[in-house]
Amino acid sequence: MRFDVITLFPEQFRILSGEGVVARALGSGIAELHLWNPRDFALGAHRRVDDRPYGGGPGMVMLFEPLAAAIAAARAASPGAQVAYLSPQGRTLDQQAMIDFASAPGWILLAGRYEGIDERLLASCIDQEWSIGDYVLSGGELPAMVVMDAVIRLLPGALGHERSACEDSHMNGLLDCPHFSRPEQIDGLRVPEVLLSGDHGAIARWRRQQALGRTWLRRPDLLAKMTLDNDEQQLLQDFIQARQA
Ligand SMILES: Nc1nonc1C(=O)NCC1CCCCC1
Repeated sequence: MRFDVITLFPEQFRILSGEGVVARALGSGIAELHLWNPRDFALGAHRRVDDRPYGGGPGMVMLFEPLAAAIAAARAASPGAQVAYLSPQGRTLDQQAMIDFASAPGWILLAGRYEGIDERLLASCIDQEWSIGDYVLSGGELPAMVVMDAVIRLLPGALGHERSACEDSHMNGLLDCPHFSRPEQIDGLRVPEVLLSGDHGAIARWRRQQALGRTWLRRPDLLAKMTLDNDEQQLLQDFIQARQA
């Protein structure tokens, strides 16, 4: 999958070529990243990319023309790609959105800075507006990297042969189960016996029950969206009763 990112700070994306799933995917061609700096499309002697807001007020607004020109160049280089603007005003992303993103031919991600972008871009050049959460960051670069990370791990081959993203939490609508590793006991805290049993069926049931139970405890809103089969309903009931005992 091709990602084109429009950003005033392209050097921030160097972190993606470091190590890990995203770096391997970029290195192996599973994903590709192209960076476009609006300053390269800014006109005039001072190559301005921002200016004061009409109506007054603090800060600066990113100018229409350099961004529109950068978006047009990215669209020409990535036919069929959709343009997504990352901002707190967008629709909040969840795992299903990332799954939908992963099936697209490519994405052009616009990373805003300052007080934001000229609103007319949303009507003329931008296809979607997305938020990674209800808080305000200094720029759209980290949100763009968050989207890239969440999408790339869903691409075939990105996680390697040993596992697939479908085992990730939220992929099945639930929070993840607890994880343990060596030693079996530390500070008086033991690993749950079932995980030491070698009974893979019992381990899988325990993990499913823990995912159901933790989602019930911490994110009942997610559970409310799910339809549990009879076995899952029983697992959850047993979890709840064990807690109330
Ligand atoms: N939250 C977010 N989700 O996606 N982006 C977010 C953000 O906080 N972005 C920074 C703002 C800063 C001012 C310009 C526009 C982007």
